Amino acid sequence: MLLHFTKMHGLGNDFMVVDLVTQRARLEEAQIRRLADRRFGIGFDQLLIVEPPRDPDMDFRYRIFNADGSEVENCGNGARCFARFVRDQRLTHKHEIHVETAGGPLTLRVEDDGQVRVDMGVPRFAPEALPFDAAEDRLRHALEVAGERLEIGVVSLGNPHAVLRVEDVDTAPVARLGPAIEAHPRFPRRVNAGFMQIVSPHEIRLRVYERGSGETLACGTGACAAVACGIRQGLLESPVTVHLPGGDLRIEWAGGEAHLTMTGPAVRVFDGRIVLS
Ligand SMILES: N[C@H](CCC[C@H](N)C(=O)O)C(=O)O
Repeated sequence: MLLHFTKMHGLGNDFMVVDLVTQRARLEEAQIRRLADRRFGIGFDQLLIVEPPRDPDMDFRYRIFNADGSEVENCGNGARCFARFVRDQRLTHKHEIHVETAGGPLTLRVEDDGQVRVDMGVPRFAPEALPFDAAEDRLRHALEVAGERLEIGVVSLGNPHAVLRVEDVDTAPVARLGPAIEAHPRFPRRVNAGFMQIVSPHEIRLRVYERGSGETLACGTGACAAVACGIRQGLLESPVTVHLPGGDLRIEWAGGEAHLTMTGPAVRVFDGRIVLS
């Protein structure tokens, strides 16, 4: 069958976006992995699916699959592209779009300047929210990884994140420690690993080794996770500019039970069609 899709990115974190409101398709895990391949397929970090909502109060259901085919709870850069896509495709004319995800509800707002602002909900630090195997909620947890004892922050934005503070992201051992943290047995559903360099109370540099996709040029939920951990540890103050290899995001969070928001770009690259075997 023929499937129409749109290739998009948020700061170089790239997506295949598929409208399953006006199309019908069933994508199996093996097909997703093949489509994600940058030589044998289309190539993407995540596949984003637009579906009709299950909850009548929501506008859409937003499903996310990593390049390894795993379905996950949230994708921040993807949420901004989702908002641009559903408006460009005239699936909605709203400026404020309510979507349901496996990680909870998101509110997406397309700003007049073309940036998209996402209400990411409340960051959850309790280990069971990730899940993470720990006796109690702490500001920092000790984690034995690859023969080293790391001090990490843990937080859920619907999806799980471990945040490690480093002196310099350019020399951070992302390729070595990223996979070891991602697959650490204390994270039963694996984890995204963020490497955060603090530039000032309102500015960080960040690299993220993403669960199911490897290091990406940007990670929206990873930026939210790093800022939430930094603010909670008293190292950062809202708003925070996050410098990722692919560009900058603005994160705002007043702490506690306040909702955290992320603002950044969403870019449409090309439309395509593919014959699914
Ligand atoms: N790899 C993530 C999903 C995509 C997150 C990232 N692309 C973002 O922008 O938040 C996970 O397995 O939870």
